[in-house]
Amino acid sequence: MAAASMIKAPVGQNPRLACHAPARGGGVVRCSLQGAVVGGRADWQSSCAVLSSKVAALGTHSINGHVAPAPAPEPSQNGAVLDLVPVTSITGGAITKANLPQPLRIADLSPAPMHGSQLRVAYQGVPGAYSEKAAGKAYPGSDAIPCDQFEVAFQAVELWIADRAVLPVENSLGGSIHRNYDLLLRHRLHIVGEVQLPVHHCLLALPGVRKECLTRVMSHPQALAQCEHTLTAMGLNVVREAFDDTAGAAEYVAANGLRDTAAIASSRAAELYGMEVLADGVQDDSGNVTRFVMLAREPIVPRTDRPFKTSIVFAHDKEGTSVLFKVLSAFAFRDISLTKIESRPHRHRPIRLVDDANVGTAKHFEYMFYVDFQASLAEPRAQNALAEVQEYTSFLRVLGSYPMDMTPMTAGSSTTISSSDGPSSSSSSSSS
Ligand SMILES: O=C(O)C(=O)C[C@]1(C(=O)O)C=C[C@@H](O)C=C1
Repeated sequence: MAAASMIKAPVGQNPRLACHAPARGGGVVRCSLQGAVVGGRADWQSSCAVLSSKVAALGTHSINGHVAPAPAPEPSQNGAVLDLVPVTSITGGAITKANLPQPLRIADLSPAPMHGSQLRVAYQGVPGAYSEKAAGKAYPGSDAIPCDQFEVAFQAVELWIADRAVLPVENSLGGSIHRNYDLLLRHRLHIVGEVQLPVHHCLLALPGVRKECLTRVMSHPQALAQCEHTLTAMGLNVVREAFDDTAGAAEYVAANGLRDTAAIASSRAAELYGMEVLADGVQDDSGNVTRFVMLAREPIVPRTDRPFKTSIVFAHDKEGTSVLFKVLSAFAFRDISLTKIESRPHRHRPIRLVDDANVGTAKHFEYMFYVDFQASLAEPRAQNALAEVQEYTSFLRVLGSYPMDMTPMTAGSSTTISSSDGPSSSSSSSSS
């Protein structure tokens, strides 16, 4: 991929947003919007200024001209925290609750967008992709920003073009989306939530095209894998061709007038790109679900008042399997359930050579292990487990501690999503 990647313009939005993000690291982002330069360093600096003034206004008060942190709330006699009115003098004007500094709340620590508009959420794909729907489920009412690659979605958040990214990490049929596991490690974003999206695929073709005319079907590799058996059972004699995303495949077929090619995508993609649904529900399992993670520049404050999950990644430099056993037992002994374990090649040291003079040289593969466990980092048992894991490992990073998606999976049901990171609201968890 070239040094600069494109963030796609949302369909139907004019003018087109095209951002050229440097491939890695810092640098100024040039996002041209009808010739104007937005999202540059000046914007970023003013965002920071707004953030610091907001924090100053909320959580500090002035003593002799110096800004000092607000005092910690004092426990009352029965242990409850009192909502104390600060005792600082305010010159000029009556003291009312409204003009007094308000205490910082947990929500303030997970900053809302600083640009004074809606939350901007980056996703990979074009409008009509499942990732766009997942972004809407995670952050109802947000502005979705389509990106042509996963890496660009990470960069969009790092460079303040977007406030969050929502990216798929695993599917109930196709398994893990390894690229995003690797990117989680290469970038410094934090997992602040998860959403699980029922994925209901359709076979789409141009209006009037019959199944018998098809010689090719295009889609995202995950989507092709999720429909493999059904396509065969339908008796279609078609070559499978991978595309960047499902909706992008539909857009491509439509834009090029391909009457011998179908796309596997959502019914929303059919509507957006003028395609017809030849077959509905072509996924191999009706309970097909993709799990997405929500990423932000800052972690959220872990809590204990609702079910939380914590994601970590670790490596060890000792021989044998006993380290992995010890790490897993650190959770088992504390009754902490693991919900996922994934291993990926160790990028910097993929193979370890072990010389045995008599037998030859053994070549061991080295791994990074990703583990999700069902506990909040605010819980002492999770903190103790991690302290123990640290003893056994040469590298340990917490990717995030975040609320679990507890919404029911039934298609068509209306559910309430509340997250300490995103807005609480009602949304439909119906299939896409
Ligand atoms: O191509 C899309 O529509 C996507 O949102 C990507 C993606 C994926 O990467 O797994 C998301 C959900 C489905 O599992 C199929 C494809």
